Amino acid sequence: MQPVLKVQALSKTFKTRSGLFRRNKVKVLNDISFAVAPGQTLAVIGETGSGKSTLAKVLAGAEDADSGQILLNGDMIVDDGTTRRECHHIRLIFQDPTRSLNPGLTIGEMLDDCLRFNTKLTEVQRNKKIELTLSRVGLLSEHYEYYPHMFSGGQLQRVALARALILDPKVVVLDEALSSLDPSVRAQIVNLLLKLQQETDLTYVLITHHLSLVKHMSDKLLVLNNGEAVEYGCCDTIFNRPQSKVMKKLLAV
Ligand SMILES: Nc1ncnc2c1ncn2[C@@H]1O[C@H](COP(=O)(O)OP(=O)(O)OP(=O)(O)O)[C@@H](O)[C@H]1O
Repeated sequence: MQPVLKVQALSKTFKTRSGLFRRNKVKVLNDISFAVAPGQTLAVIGETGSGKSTLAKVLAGAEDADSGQILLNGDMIVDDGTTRRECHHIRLIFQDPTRSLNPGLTIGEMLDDCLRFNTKLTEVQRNKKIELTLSRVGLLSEHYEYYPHMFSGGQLQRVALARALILDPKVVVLDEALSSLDPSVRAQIVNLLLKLQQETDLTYVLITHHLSLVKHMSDKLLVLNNGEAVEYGCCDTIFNRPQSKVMKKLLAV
């Protein structure tokens, strides 16, 4: 099966200042490659600072890579580190949904903005799409009129999911998106994510410190250490026979 998302030799360096004139270069991602099929989940794990969030941002187009390619369904969307065109097929959800939600807009207005800027749908079509998307993530049509502060943490993650899904992406990157939720709410959101994946063949890139979540949700696993891929392959195989020091250490905790 052709992968929906293929990443080839992706590298990213940050320049940091130390002192008045000195600049250091920190290589945060080094030659990262992987592929994920439609309907699959790839988990990305690694110790803090290993480059997981940077990878998430590069995938979603929020950061440019220095070099490497990203292909979506065989189409090049990042070539030699440069994003070729705007792509709404890879959407990112953060740990704290309030970071990406405008407190001054109702959920309906926010979703409508997304559709107005990115599609040619008429008002009637947009309203229909918003209603459908709210119901797909387990929210009610009344929630159209709600502001972000009127939602609980779990509901806010549903709102973030609605915003990610409204443009029918192929890939959703979940950057610690489930971490701050309490266990019962997290279980509900996980079930929702798995249901949506079954229904629409969505592909997830799951970035998390929760190894139980990784085991429960993922088909493939990429283990990062200081920006290098130290292990990559079938999730069960890596859990059963870890090869890298990092994975062995993560499993020992
Ligand atoms: N904008 C930036 N400028 C300079 N350095 C950065 C920038 N963003 C991230 N870094 C550095 O890149 C490295 C990787 O950061 P990143 O947030 O991707 O790691 P992470 O694996 O997601 O960590 P965590 O699990 O703590 O979220 C860290 O050393 C971080 O300090």
